[in-house]
Amino acid sequence: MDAFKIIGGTPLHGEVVISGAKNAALPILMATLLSETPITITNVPRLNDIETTIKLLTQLGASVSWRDSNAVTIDATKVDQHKASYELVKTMRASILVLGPLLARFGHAEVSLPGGCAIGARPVNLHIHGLKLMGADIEVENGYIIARNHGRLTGATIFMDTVSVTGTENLMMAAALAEGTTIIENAAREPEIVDLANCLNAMGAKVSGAGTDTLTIEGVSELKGKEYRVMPDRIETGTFLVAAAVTQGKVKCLNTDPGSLDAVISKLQEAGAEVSTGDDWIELSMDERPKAVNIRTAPHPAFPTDMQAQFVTLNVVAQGTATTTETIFENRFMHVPELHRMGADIRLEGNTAITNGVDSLTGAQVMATDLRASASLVIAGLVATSETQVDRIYHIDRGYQHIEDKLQALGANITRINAS
Ligand SMILES: CC(=O)N[C@H]1[C@@H](OP(=O)(O)OP(=O)(O)OC[C@H]2O[C@@H](n3ccc(=O)[nH]c3=O)[C@H](O)[C@@H]2O)O[C@H](CO)[C@@H](O)[C@@H]1O
Ligand SMILES: C=C(OP(=O)(O)O)C(=O)O
Repeated sequence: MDAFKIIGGTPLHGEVVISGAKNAALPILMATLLSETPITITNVPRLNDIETTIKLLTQLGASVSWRDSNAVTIDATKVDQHKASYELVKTMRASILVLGPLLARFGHAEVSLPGGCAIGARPVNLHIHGLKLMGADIEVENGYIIARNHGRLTGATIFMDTVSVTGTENLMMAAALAEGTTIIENAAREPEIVDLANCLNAMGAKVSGAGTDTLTIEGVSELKGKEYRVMPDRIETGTFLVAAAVTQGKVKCLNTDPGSLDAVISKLQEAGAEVSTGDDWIELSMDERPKAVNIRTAPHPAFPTDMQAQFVTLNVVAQGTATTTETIFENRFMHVPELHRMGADIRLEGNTAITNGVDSLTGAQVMATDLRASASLVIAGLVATSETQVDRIYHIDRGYQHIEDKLQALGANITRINAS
């Protein structure tokens, strides 16, 4: 199993090119299942989750060809299988995003229930409820969601009890091909929702309201695509900005979208960073020890849960005391015991981590438990006084394209080793 060896203490300096967003590319690749024509998706990040998605689309019968390393053409005209198996779904929860498109286009879908995972129970009841309101028959049998519909789904008004990103995406994709109008209330407002809506509209869908909490989707009978470019990854961007702040360096993120990171940038400024932005870049410079900042995660536009772990690391080495409260997932503090092993002073009280900043962390062997927890441990390693080994980095490979290459180019001493 691969691991990272990191020797901390070097401030990060330089420029880093941000990849396309994992959480936008995944639903957009699934949306190609709705298209009657081949469609090329560009700015696709090369991550394990993308490879899993490509495997899934291929198993369903789509043909896939890479035009260059970040552009892929998907031809879903010959899709003849409608089952997403446990073997693939267990490695990537976003596989649930085939449910809406398969059901809408073929009237049949079988998708393994994703099950619990490291950060929380993550049920999919809202996806199922919405599709049932659109007329689908759905049963759960032997661990699979089995969904059927005769003819087209029908438009419905759907109120989401909880704001769900992939729930909103699944229902938006299903509604795009339904008969009549669907209204999704209490919809997620994340930038990735807007990107998916833009992609669907480029394919001929009629989605309006993306980015607000009410989506209106007028169903059409057919979708056809040509080419669509995935938005930049705001969480990868945020991760590099925190790494720059924590190591007291200066880093410019290129090919990104400052507008998708308001809550994160504002917390970095509160921590003492100087941040400047242009149309597609963000530069952060930090020349003093960060100040501790209170964080409370919530659906967009509030502070994103996918940046919580990285900010716990910032708070752990900052001046002062802070609280970090996680309101989205019930078990997203798996990085805390690992950070303790590096000398962090953190107390967990329910869904809040209370940190007292320490002068320095010491390197240790630590274990990555989920994607963003892994990122927080890498950042901790970059600022620790001696050598850190982060084990089980297959989690980080799910969501960051060549993170060690990008960090090395910024001056970090990080190497991938085989530590099996
Ligand atoms: C591939 C992708 O885009 N993943 C993101 C997506 O995950 P994902 O879409 O899985 O997360 P959701 O927005 O659905 O989850 C939000 C909350 O709603 C609950 N819930 C969700 C669905 C449901 O049917 N019932 C239910 O109760 C969840 O347990 C959680 O407590 O949004 C999360 C919240 O921003 C991010 O952390 C993930 O990176
Ligand atoms: C939790 C995440 O991803 P996923 O929903 O794919 O598990 C994430 O991107 O931080």
